[in-house]
Amino acid sequence: LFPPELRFAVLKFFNKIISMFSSYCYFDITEIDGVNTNELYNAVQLYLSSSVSISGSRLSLTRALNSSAITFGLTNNDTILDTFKGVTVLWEHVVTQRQAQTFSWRPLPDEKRGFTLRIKKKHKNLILDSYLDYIMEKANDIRRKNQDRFLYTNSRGGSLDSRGNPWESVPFKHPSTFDTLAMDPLKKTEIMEDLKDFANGQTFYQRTGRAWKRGYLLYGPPGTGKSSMIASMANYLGYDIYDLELTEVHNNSELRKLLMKTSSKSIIVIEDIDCSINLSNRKRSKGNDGSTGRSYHDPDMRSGSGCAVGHSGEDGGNWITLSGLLNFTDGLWSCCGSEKIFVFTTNHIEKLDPALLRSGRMDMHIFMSYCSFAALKILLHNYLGYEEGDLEGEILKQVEDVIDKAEITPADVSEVLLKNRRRKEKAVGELLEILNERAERKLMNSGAVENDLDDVADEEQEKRALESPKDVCDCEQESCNKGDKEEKLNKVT
Ligand SMILES: Nc1ncnc2c1ncn2[C@@H]1O[C@H](COP(=O)(O)OP(=O)(O)OP(=O)(O)O)[C@@H](O)[C@H]1O
Ligand SMILES: [Mg+2]
Repeated sequence: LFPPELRFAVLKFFNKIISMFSSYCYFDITEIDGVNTNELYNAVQLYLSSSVSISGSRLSLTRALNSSAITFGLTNNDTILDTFKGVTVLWEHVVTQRQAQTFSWRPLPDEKRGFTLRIKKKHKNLILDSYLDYIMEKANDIRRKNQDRFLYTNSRGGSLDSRGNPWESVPFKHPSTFDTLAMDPLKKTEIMEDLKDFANGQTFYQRTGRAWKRGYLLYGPPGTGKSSMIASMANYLGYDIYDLELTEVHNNSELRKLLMKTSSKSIIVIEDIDCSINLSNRKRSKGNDGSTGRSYHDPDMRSGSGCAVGHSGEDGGNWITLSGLLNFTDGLWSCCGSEKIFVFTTNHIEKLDPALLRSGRMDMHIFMSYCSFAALKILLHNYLGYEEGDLEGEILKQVEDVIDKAEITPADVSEVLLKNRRRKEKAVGELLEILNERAERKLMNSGAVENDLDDVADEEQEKRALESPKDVCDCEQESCNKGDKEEKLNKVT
């Protein structure tokens, strides 16, 4: 009967009249705000989920897979009252079905979710700001206290889920803590203090104009506890972990998007960074004629170091550059959100590009070394329950003498102790045996290598003396030398 424009105008007019006479005002907090996830929505959800903060007659209970906590939440389209500073407000969880999409850059969830907050108009100015601040703070508190952390991974290879998130998450339950981590106690305390200073350093970072982030480079042989250290850091600070798989990232802008979607209070990890950086790509810059075959207009060269990271590039220009990676940790984008820790691990620090190592980029370089005597004592305590003074002095002395020479990793020590954890004496005896054996082997090897080096030097000298009068290499002589060398190498291995 009426044209739709007229209907809409009438409806709008009536709404206006109603809201003029209503004593309430309403605030919508939608889950997705444009392209971004609305942080306030998550905070409100968490706040309402804390059973202590609120009492309601009807709540939904959830327990995520592998999670240890049950969370409370408002059921769909249900309401709940909350009181703040003596003022009562009403929350409603509004869930509506999204209409069939015609076109969208990315898939959107089927439902539109949001909270509506109803406050009396006369209280609006009084509480709105402080109430929302209070909710954010409370949500952060709950997040911190909640033992469940999340481990995120980008294994989907750049595709987004229906909520526009490139990260997949699972509850993170690694039991490693600084108590269980075997390493030099002084070094451990230093790292713990550094982490605490960082977490409590908001005003410091603000005052000094630095982005509130910190970088750690963990390096050392396999099995010395680099991954365990990351888990300990996360458990110590109560941070989530983003485990970034660089080989799944196709280009710099994808890397930036991933960073944008990380939350604050998180540790962003790139494991085995030396394996993610393809060193051979750096040499690509030389053309066939030996000259530099790339110009400034080449995107890789322009990016700073002319070094590509990650893939072999066979898939048609899918590159992330070293500068992209450095921007990721260092540039303007690294500060979106705050309180972020970057951790890179490597077994071969010498293979890393100096640009990654320069001071200010990775704030702390932590060498995870072979098991020291102090570290061993921690493992003995953790695995066998030994206290200081429980073990015979003589055995301890023997272990102390040999442990550094044996160059054994904490992982190998743990294996021996774990295997014999019911028979303490046997465990220590077997460990000592292994340590002695290894130390002996190391000694023999180093002796053989030294001999070998001496022999090679002698041989070269001899060869030079022989070669000097006639300048032409004698085949027989060469094969003879070769035979010698082979024999010596066999000795080493
Ligand atoms: N410092 C340590 N303290 C306690 N346990 C350790 C330590 N180092 C290694 N372990 C034990 O060895 C296992 C392997 O260690 P982890 O994965 O942390 O080594 P990693 O240095 O990350 O090795 P990789 O370089 O191969 O990744 C752990 O599950 C842990 O039980
Ligand atoms: Mg590891």
